[in-house]
Amino acid sequence: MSQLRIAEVFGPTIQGEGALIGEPTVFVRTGGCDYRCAWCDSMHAVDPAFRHDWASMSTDAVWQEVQRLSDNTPLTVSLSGGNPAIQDFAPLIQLGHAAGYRFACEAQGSIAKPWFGQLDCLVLSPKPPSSGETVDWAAFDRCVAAGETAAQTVMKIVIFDDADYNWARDAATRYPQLPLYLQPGNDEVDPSVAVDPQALADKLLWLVDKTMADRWFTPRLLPQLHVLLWGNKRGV
Ligand SMILES: C[S@@+](CC[C@H](N)C(=O)[O-])C[C@H]1O[C@@H](n2cnc3c(N)ncnc32)[C@H](O)[C@@H]1O
Ligand SMILES: Nc1nc2[nH]cc(C(=O)O)c2c(=O)[nH]1
Ligand code: SF4
Ligand SMILES: [Mg+2]
Repeated sequence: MSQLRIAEVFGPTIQGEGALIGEPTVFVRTGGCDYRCAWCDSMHAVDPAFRHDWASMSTDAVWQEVQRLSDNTPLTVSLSGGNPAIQDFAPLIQLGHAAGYRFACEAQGSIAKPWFGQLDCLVLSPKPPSSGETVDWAAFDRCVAAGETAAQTVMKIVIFDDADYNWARDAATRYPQLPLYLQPGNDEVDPSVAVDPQALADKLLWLVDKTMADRWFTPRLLPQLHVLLWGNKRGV
């Protein structure tokens, strides 16, 4: 079986974002990303400076760790990163499904993988202008197509400012078939600095006010629940 490059496996905790918010989840965070978002909250899984902290693990070793953390009790496993789409998770998904586990994946939509079609939930998160990245929509289309046989595919967009909001409106028009989730950006991502809960709430209020004023009733607006509970602490 193929080796996987893993930054961390942690949980069980609750999914803090998007469609599966609140759901008990074990996270498998891969190392390595083809993007460098200006505000990435997981640089320890992106920047090769942290590669010495990443482990080369067999699919079996990752599966053993998921089972250990969950006490062999089936739950949802979220594949995140970095970009998990760089790697081959088909064998892990197959092992987990056979034991009753469910699989979600968070990816930016730059690389499509056939195993997207085996997922219980594919979360595609195209990056708005504030990230400094430019979306390749042809690649994003390939991701949506690869996820066609997934139980569900949703789009989640992080919003920092007006330009991001306007960009999200265009992205939503492109993919009317995908349920849409908006989450305000967290501009304090240093794990050694405490987050300001009022600042996070103000960001969400700004987004709610704007969306309601525009009578844009398509997206669901959610905070990053885990950031409200634990700040930028890792492994939760
Ligand atoms: C760390 S990324 C890993 C998965 C994948 N690379 C992606 O970006 O979708 C997981 C989620 O966190 C979001 N995210 C990253 N930094 C954030 C920040 N500072 N504030 C809010 N959301 C953030 C991303 O947009 C993505 O939806
Ligand atoms: N609790 C919790 N929820 C999350 N939702 C998305 C996360 C991620 O970094 O991919 C994440 C995370 O790291 N922790
Ligand atoms: S795509 Fe995701 S993991 Fe990669 S830099 Fe952007 S937010 Fe971070
Ligand atoms: Mg995160």
